[in-house]
Amino acid sequence: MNSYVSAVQMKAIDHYTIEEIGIPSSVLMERASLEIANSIIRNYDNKKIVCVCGMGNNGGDGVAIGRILFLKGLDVTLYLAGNLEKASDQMKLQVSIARKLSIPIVSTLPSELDDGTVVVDALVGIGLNRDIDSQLDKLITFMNQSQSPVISVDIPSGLSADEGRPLKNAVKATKTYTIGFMKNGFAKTQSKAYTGDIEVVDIGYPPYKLIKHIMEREEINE
Ligand SMILES: NC(=O)C1=CN([C@@H]2O[C@H](COP(=O)(O)OP(=O)(O)OC[C@H]3O[C@@H](n4cnc5c(N)ncnc54)[C@H](O)[C@@H]3O)[C@@H](O)[C@H]2O)[C@@H](O)CC1
Ligand SMILES: [K+]
Repeated sequence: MNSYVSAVQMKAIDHYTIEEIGIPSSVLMERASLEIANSIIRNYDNKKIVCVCGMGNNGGDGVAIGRILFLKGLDVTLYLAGNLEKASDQMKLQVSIARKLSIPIVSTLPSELDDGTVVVDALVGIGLNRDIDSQLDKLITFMNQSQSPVISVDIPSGLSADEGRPLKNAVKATKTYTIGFMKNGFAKTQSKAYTGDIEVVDIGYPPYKLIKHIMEREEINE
C-alpha cells in the first residue's frame, strides 16, 4: 500500500501499534534497523560505516543499525550528537547495548568522511518540529560537503516530513529508507534533492483496515 502520511499521522500509527496492538516500541525499532542494516550490507559491502545519531528514536534506529552491522563484522563507528541525558528511553537503551558490546563511540565526527565510508544519517526523523539548531546545521553541512554517500533513516535530517523542504538545512541523501509509509513531503518535487532514492521499509504495522481511522482523519492537531 503506497499511502502517504503526515508526521502526526505517522506518530498516531506508531502510538496505536504500540499501545493498542501491543507491539513494543523496541520491537518496531529493531525491525526497522534490521531491514535497513540488511539492505546496507547488500549494497555497500566492506565499507567503513559511520552512524551519526541524534538523541531521539531516530538516533536509536541509527545506533541499532550500527550494532547490527558491527555484529556482522563491518567496521562501524557511532557518533552521538547531543546530550545523552536528554535522550529518549529507546535511544538510551540502544547506547547501553552498544557500550556493552564495545562498539566504538566517538564524541566528534571523524575529520574527513571519504568515499570509502558510508554515513548513516540518524540525526532527526519525524520529530523535527522547528528550524534545526546550529549544532545540527553544522553537522548537516559537514555531511553534505563530505565525499561519503549518506543513507538517511526514515527521512533526511532537517527535511520537513509534511512539506518536503529543509527547515533551515537538510541532509542531501543518496538513499532514504523511510519507515512504514511514504511521508507527505516526499510527494513534493523539491524533496527529491534531499531524499535521493526512497525505499519504504515494512516493519509490521497493522493492516489498513485497522488504521483506516487514522488515515482518514483530517490533520490531527497535536
Ligand atoms: N516510536 C517507535 O517505536 C518508532 C520510532 N521510529 C523512529 O523514531 C523517529 C521519531 O522519533 P522521535 O519522535 O523520538 O523524534 P526524532 O528522533 O525524529 O527527533 C527528536 C530528537 O530531535 C531533536 N530535535 C527536534 N527538533 C530539532 C531541531 N529543530 N533542532 C535540533 N534538534 C531537534 C530533539 O531534541 C530530539 O532529540 C522516527 O523518525 C523513526 O526514525 C522507528 O524506529 C519506528 C518505531
Ligand atoms: K534522519
